[in-house]
Amino acid sequence: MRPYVFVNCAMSADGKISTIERRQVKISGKDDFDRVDRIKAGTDGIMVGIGTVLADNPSLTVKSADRKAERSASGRDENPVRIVVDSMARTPADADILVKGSGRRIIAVSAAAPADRVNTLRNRAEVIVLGERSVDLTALMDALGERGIGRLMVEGGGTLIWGLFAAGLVDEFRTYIGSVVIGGSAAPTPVDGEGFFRESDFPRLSLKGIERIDDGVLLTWSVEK
Ligand SMILES: NC(=O)C1=CN([C@@H]2O[C@H](COP(=O)(O)OP(=O)(O)OC[C@H]3O[C@@H](n4cnc5c(N)ncnc54)[C@H](O)[C@@H]3O)[C@@H](O)[C@H]2O)C=CC1
Ligand SMILES: Nc1nc(O)c(N)c(N[C@@H]2O[C@H](COP(=O)(O)O)[C@@H](O)[C@H]2O)n1
Repeated sequence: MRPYVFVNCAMSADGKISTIERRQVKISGKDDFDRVDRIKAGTDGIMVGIGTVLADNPSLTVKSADRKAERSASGRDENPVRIVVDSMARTPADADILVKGSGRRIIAVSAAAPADRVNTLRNRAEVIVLGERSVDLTALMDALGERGIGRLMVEGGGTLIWGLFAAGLVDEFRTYIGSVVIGGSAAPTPVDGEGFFRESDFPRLSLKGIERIDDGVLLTWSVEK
């Protein structure tokens, strides 16, 4: 069975998730980062695209010692399975996601990924090959389900989130809107990629929650299927 997929990302008041040079920006405040850590601790897997790894070098670890201890006490790894969608196996061998914290890592690559880079990554992560030139996200969800991942959190970036929406794989979309303006017509947004051309293709959402956090607001939408 495929995992329940929820996207969580933070955007500025003008709808950007980073700067035009793809520089990471602190959009969330203390309470929202704590919320993100709490939901991360409650998931089986956490996923990002290679663009995010190269731009932000995230570790995607659970930050709170109490939450890590709770996970361990219930027989799970301290961190959810960390997953990178990386068509050409560009994840650096010393990326924080591979070297920081304990727990499983999965790198999903395509058949076009160079064999030497794939072999290097196999020393640090399980590598799954799916798709010809880009990763087949539907097959990836099936593979994650087979590996026991029931709840999957996707942090971004906009290209990966687009791919997931385009494939009809998103169940829930959570956007934190922070009190900052970033600007730039080419700055990344929560959903980038090619975009939908026909209104009939737009994913339709149903608003499930509105919550004020720090000086911003969290919107929770479910995706109508
Ligand atoms: N504010 C926030 O909450 C977050 C912001 N970001 C920002 O997002 C930016 C990175 O986003 P992007 O450059 O868009 O990269 P991304 O992180 O979305 O990764 C895109 C890559 O995913 C891979 N991929 C493989 N198969 C794919 C498929 N079928 N569909 C889609 N992608 C596929 C491709 O190699 C593609 O280049 C950074 O500036 C980062 O700071 C990232 C995460 C959260
Ligand atoms: N929720 C949220 N708010 C922000 O303001 C952000 N900049 C991000 N960025 C995401 O968090 C990742 C960092 O993870 P680690 O702290 O290294 O574990 C980063 O890569 C973005 O995905 N998120």
